[in-house]
Amino acid sequence: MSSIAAVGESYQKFNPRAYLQNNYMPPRADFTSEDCVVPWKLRCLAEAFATGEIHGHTLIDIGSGPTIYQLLSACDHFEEIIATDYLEVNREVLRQWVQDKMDVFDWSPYIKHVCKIEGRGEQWKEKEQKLREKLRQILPIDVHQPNPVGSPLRQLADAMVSTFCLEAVSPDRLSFERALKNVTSLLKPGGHFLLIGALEESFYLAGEAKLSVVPVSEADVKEALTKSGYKIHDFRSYIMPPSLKIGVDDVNGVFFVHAQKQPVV
Ligand SMILES: Nc1ncnc2c1ncn2[C@@H]1O[C@@H](CSCCNC[C@@H]2Cc3ccc([N+](=O)[O-])cc3CN2)[C@@H](O)[C@H]1O
Repeated sequence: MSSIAAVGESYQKFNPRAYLQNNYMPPRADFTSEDCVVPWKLRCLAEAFATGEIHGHTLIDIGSGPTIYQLLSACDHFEEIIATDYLEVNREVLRQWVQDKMDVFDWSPYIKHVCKIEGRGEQWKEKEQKLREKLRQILPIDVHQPNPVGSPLRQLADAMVSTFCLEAVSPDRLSFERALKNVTSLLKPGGHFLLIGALEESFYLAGEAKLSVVPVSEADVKEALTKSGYKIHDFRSYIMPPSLKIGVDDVNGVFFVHAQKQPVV
C-alpha cells in the first residue's frame, strides 16, 4: 500500500466528535484570553479579511473537517462558500450544522467572539444565518489528486482557506508540496490564500484514530508556498504554551499565512 493510501486508510477511524472535543473545547477554546490558540486563530483570520483585500464571488475551504470557525470572517466578503472534506462523516457534520439540526456542535461561542473582535456590532445570530446561507456546496476532496475535487471547478475560486489539513494528510514533505500545488489549481491567479497549520507536529488523536502528521517548520511552509507560486503577504506563528499541550497531539506551534497566487507571466 502506498504511503498516501495508508494515510487514507488511517482516516477511516477519524471520529469528528472526539476531534472537536480535543481541539475546539476548553482549554484550547478559551475565549477569556487572547493568548489562547483559538482566539489567536480567529484574530488572524478577522484581521486578514479586515484589510478589504480579500473578496469576490467564491471562496473554497480545503479539508474543512467538521469545523466552520475558519469561515466566520470570510462570510461577509463572498457570495458563495464551498466546504470540502475527504470523509463523508465530516461532510455530514457540516450538512447537519448548515441545516441547523439538533445535537450539532455549538459554535455560538466562536460566532459571538468573532462578532466582538470584528467590532461592527453584528448580532451573532445574523452571522450564523449568513454563513448557513452562503455555505452552498460541501464537496468531497482529495488533495493528493491533480484535480482535488474531481472535475475542475466551474470557475476558479476567488480565494481559498485551509486549516490544519495539508500537513495532516501528507506522509512527507514532498507530498505536502505536491498537495499544495494540487489545491493551488483551484485558485484563480491573483487569488488570496489563508493557510493555518501545525508546526512540528508528528501525530494527533481523533478518537480511536492516531493520525500521522509530517512535521513542518516555518521555513518549510514558506518554501512550499514559494514553489507553488505564491507571494507571502503575512506570516505569523503561535507557540503552543505547556498548558495547551494536553496529549491529543504533539503540536509545537501554529502558523498563519496570508499569501497571494502570482499570475503566471
Ligand atoms: N487526502 C485528503 N485530502 C483532503 N482532506 C483530507 C485528506 N485526507 C484526510 N483529509 C481530511 O483532513 C483532515 C483535516 S483535520 C486535520 C487535523 N490536523 C491536526 C490537528 C489539528 C489542530 C487543530 C487545532 C489546534 N490548536 O492548537 O488549536 C491544533 C491542531 C493540531 N492537530 C480531516 O478532516 C480529514 O478528513
